Amino acid sequence: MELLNTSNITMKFGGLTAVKELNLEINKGEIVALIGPNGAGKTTAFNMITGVYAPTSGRIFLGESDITGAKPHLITKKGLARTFQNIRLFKELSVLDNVFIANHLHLKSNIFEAVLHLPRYKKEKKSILEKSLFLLEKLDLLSFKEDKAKNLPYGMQRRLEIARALATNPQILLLDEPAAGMNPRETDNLTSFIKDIRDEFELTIFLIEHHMSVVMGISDRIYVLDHGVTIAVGNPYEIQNDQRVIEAYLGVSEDA
Ligand SMILES: Nc1ncnc2c1ncn2[C@@H]1O[C@H](COP(=O)(O)OP(=O)(O)OP(=O)(O)O)[C@@H](O)[C@H]1O
Repeated sequence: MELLNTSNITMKFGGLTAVKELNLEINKGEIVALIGPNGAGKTTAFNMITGVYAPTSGRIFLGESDITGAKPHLITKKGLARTFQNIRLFKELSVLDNVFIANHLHLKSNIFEAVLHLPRYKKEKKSILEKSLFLLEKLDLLSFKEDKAKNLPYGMQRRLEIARALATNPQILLLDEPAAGMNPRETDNLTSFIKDIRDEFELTIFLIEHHMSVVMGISDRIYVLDHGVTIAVGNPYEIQNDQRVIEAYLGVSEDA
């Protein structure tokens, strides 16, 4: 079943076409990667899908919903969550509070009920606390729950970002360079970790990644962008053997 679909999405910044007529089809349960050399348009594609930018043209569908140009928080509410290339945690807050706060989207109580500690808020607070602890346990972060986020090792901070994203109950999770800044051992663990959370939380995963070992190790399918244009789509074997992809990465012109 198709979960995310983009139809000819294009993003222009003045005279520069950062992404040109991108057509993605991502099915429920798949792990799909978006790769390409620096400046190829990968982050711009994520920013269109997550509502940071409204595409210059084209449509974006999440399931049956047309989410083109919708505000980021509404897109999150519809079941799409993301992490960022540069970690965005509340660094001075505890690991637990970071996940707890990420649940606010689903709170039914209003601010007055929260301030006055009225029964509905108390009940919701308890269930959110339980859910936050459950997520920390699943992501092997429970023993760090009282630590400040900034004191976690880098790889754990990335996990915490994912825990925060999972707190919004996504159907699809977009990961922007999850291996960035990780040491080789953390990178090795990441491949199995991403597969595990896909299975455990019945997720669909769409990721941007430069580490080819991660990309080739987990992707069902790969889209390759170069200068905003989709130059290849296929499974890891097909992509590794695609002449246009090899040339894009080596910087060799087609008629060379
Ligand atoms: N807000 C913006 N305004 C103007 N140009 C932009 C903007 N955002 C991105 N660009 C340009 O669009 C092109 C694609 O950038 P983008 O960041 O999407 O590439 P990328 O594939 O994510 O690169 P990297 O791998 O280096 O993160 C680049 O030429 C970039 O300079």
